[in-house]
Amino acid sequence: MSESMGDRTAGVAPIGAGPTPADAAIAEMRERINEIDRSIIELWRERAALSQRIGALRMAAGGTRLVLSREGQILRRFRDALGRDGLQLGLLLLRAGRGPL
Ligand SMILES: O=C(O)C(=O)C[C@]1(C(=O)O)C=C[C@@H](O)C=C1
Repeated sequence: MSESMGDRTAGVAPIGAGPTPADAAIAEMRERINEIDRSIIELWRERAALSQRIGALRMAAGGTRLVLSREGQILRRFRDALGRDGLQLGLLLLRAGRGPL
C-alpha cells in the first residue's frame, strides 16, 4: 500500500488474497460463541423467572421478598469461581430475579 493511504489499510487483506485458514477457524469459533450466548440468554431468563416465582410464593406465605443470607451464598459462589467480575455477574443475576424494588 502506498504511503499516502496512511494507516487506513492496516490489517486489510490484499485484494484477491481469498479467505485464510485463520478466517475459517474464526468463523467456527464465532459460531460456538453465538451458541454460548444463546444459552446464557436462555439460562438468564429461566433463572429470573424461577427467582420471581420463589419470591411470590414466599411472600404469599407471609415471608420476606428477599433472603439476604441466600444472596450472600450465591455471591460468594460467583466471586470464588470468577473473581471480581463474577461478583458483579452475581449481583446482576440477583437484580434480574428481583425486578424493581
Ligand atoms: O433463593 C431464594 O430464596 C430466592 O428468593 C431466589 C433469589 C435468587 O435470585 O437467587 C432471589 C432473592 C433472594 O433474596 C435470594 C435468592
